[in-house]
Order: sequence, then C-alpha cells, then structure tokens
Amino acid sequence: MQEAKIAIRDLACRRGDRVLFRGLSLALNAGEALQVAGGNGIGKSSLLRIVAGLAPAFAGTVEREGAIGLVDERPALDTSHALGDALAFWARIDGTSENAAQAARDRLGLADLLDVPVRYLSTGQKKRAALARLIGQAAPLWLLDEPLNGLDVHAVELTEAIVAEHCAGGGIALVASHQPFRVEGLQRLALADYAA
Ligand SMILES: Nc1ncnc2c1ncn2[C@@H]1O[C@H](COP(=O)(O)OP(=O)(O)OP(=O)(O)O)[C@@H](O)[C@H]1O
Repeated sequence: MQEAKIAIRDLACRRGDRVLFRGLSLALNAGEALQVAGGNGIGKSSLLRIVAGLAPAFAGTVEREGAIGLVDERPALDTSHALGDALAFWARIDGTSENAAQAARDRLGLADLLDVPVRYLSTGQKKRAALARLIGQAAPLWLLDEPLNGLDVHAVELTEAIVAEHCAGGGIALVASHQPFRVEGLQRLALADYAA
C-alpha cells in the first residue's frame, strides 16, 4: 500500500455565515482509525469534505499522503445502470482486477444483485455496493461518512471487520458517525469539543 498520513492543524470550518468548529488538530498515521463523533449538524460531514479536498478550510491546514477513498450518503454509482455495470465502470477507472472486484462483491453479498438497476437497491444494498467499490479502489485513506447507516447487523459487523483489515494492512480510516463503531484501537474525537 502507498504511504498513508493525515495531519490536520488548527483547522476551522465555516458553512454559510457560521463557524462550526475551530482549533482542531490531529494526526493519523498508517494503521490508525479515528471516529469523529457528534450530533446532527455539528460538522462531521463538513470535516470529511475538507479532508477530502472537496471543501475549503476556513483556517488551518490539512496534509495528506496517499489516495483517498470517500464513502458518504451519495454512492457514486450510476442509478440508471445495473449494479454490475456500475461497479465495472469503477473497476476500470480504479484498475481493480476482476478477481479482486469479484471477491469484494461476493464479500459484500452483492452477487445476486448485479442485474438490478442501482436505483432499485435498498439503502443498505447501496451502502454495501459503495463499500465494494471502496475496497476495489485500494486507496490508503478511507473517509467514511456514517458508514453504518442503513446496514443490518451482519453488514455492520462486516463493515467494522473490513475497516479493521484496512488498518491492519497499513491504511487509515477516518469515520464520521454518531453510532457506535467497533474497531480495536479506534481513537475517538468529540467534535463538540471544538465547537466555535
Ligand atoms: N453548503 C452549505 N452552506 C451552508 N451551510 C451548510 C452547507 N453545508 C452544510 N451546512 C450546514 O453546516 C452544518 C453542518 O453540516 P454537516 O453535514 O457537516 O453536519 P454533520 O455533523 O455531518 O450532521 P449529520 O450528523 O446530521 O449528518 C449544518 O448546520 C448544515 O446545515
């Protein structure tokens, strides 16, 4: 796996005319996982978008080493295509081998859904599909926004196991969630402590 590092220094986030948080510093190195916790609207998704480079910081810096894999509420799967075709599109872009793509699909229980148009998938099925693509992407930095939303008990445990394996392999996971997330050694950060 590529080098993996996230270093956030004195970060502040403004949305509209409101500063949501300020003074946030943290560092994650290869193998580490951190859960950012906090209630609705506190700024968890905004933090992940800043770390991903999709939104600007109001103040402070974010340093990253390694490619990013982002899973949020909007799975980047073409809703008009069958799931198999939508995943194959990303496998081509990501350079995922057919064996690896199939292993990810099978592990996430998607084998019987490949002919189903993405728009007909349930919330949990779409989330599992997004995780299959994430695995195929082989990016060291995982940014997971509410990764357990919509998942049944089995899929929750599977997702936690997949994140643990990613970190054991030298990856980093930054998880934004208000739900419990069980991964050994998981660090926790309460975003409310940085509310502006
Ligand atoms: N583009 C935007 N312009 C203005 N305000 C925004 C914008 N995007 C988000 N916000 C506001 O910023 C605040 C934080 O939103 P964010 O989605 O980061 O919170 P969150 O902690 O992830 O919440 P949840 O747990 O509900 O997903 C909310 O009050 C939201 O309405």
